[in-house]
Amino acid sequence: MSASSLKPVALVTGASAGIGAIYAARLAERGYDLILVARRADRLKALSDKLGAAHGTKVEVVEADLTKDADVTRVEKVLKENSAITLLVNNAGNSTLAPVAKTAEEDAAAMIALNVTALTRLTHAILPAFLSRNHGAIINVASVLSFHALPISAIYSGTKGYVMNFSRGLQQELAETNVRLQLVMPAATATELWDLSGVPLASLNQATVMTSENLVDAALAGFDKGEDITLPSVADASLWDKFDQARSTLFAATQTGEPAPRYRAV
Ligand SMILES: NC(=O)C1=CN([C@@H]2O[C@H](COP(=O)(O)OP(=O)(O)OC[C@H]3O[C@@H](n4cnc5c(N)ncnc54)[C@H](OP(=O)(O)O)[C@@H]3O)[C@@H](O)[C@H]2O)C=CC1
Ligand SMILES: N[C@@H](C=O)C(=O)O
Repeated sequence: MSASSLKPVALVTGASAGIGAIYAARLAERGYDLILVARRADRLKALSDKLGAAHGTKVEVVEADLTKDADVTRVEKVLKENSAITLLVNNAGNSTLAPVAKTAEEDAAAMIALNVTALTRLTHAILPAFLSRNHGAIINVASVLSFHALPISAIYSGTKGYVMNFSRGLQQELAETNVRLQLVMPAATATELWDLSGVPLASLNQATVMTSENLVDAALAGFDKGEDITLPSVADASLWDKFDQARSTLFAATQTGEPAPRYRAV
């Protein structure tokens, strides 16, 4: 796809299934051409054919395993060389839900490689172009487990906590620009991720599980409102403000240079 494409282009990682596939469909409806990234190229091709027929969307399929350095490098190159890209959706993620001692080293490494390293590298690859044009947007898909950890989610929560803090810091760096970063924090969503994680989707309280369609539509509604942070399942938006205020107050309280009285020798 050339830089002369008339439509803006969005690159969506993890577009072969679940949330990423719905992002691809919704962005096609909104008039984007697409670059779709995942390992299962057959699924990306089928989605590409469908979106092409429905919306005239031009789709470039990039088969890549984003836990692999060489594959991330290829996607970085696409981001650096295609000046029509105006939106990066860092959605690809994986999850092994198990106690740390029972998590295989390769599963832990894969979570860190995909959820942390690939997301950081792809963001880093697109930023110079967005900043030089003073235009563009990044959507980082984190999780409510960014700010919460369960006995089986220490590594996954660690990776998603990284996505939250990385995104929050970068949002401050971008504050005076027209480059946007939206941090999306879904709660349980009905996708393949659960069965792959070792916790079957069917074992969850189904009343707590959102559809991928509702999740992406709510996230895009938050995007349209200009939100920095979107918690699609949280009705009381002031809860995040209170949480963030408590975090900020706690941080300010650390800036004393002195041991707290309770730690001083008597
Ligand atoms: N489902 C949920 O309850 C929640 C999900 N999230 C987050 O949402 C995001 C999307 O997850 P979801 O749609 O649920 O998961 P799915 O498992 O349904 O989809 C994951 C997508 O990521 C791709 N992917 C997985 N591993 C790799 C890899 N090594 N390289 C490239 N692509 C890869 C998959 O494609 P392929 O296998 O073809 O490579 C697939 O397209 C993730 O970041 C997840 O952490 C956050 C909170 C809740
Ligand atoms: N997908 C879930 C955990 O694996 C979550 O992020 O809530």
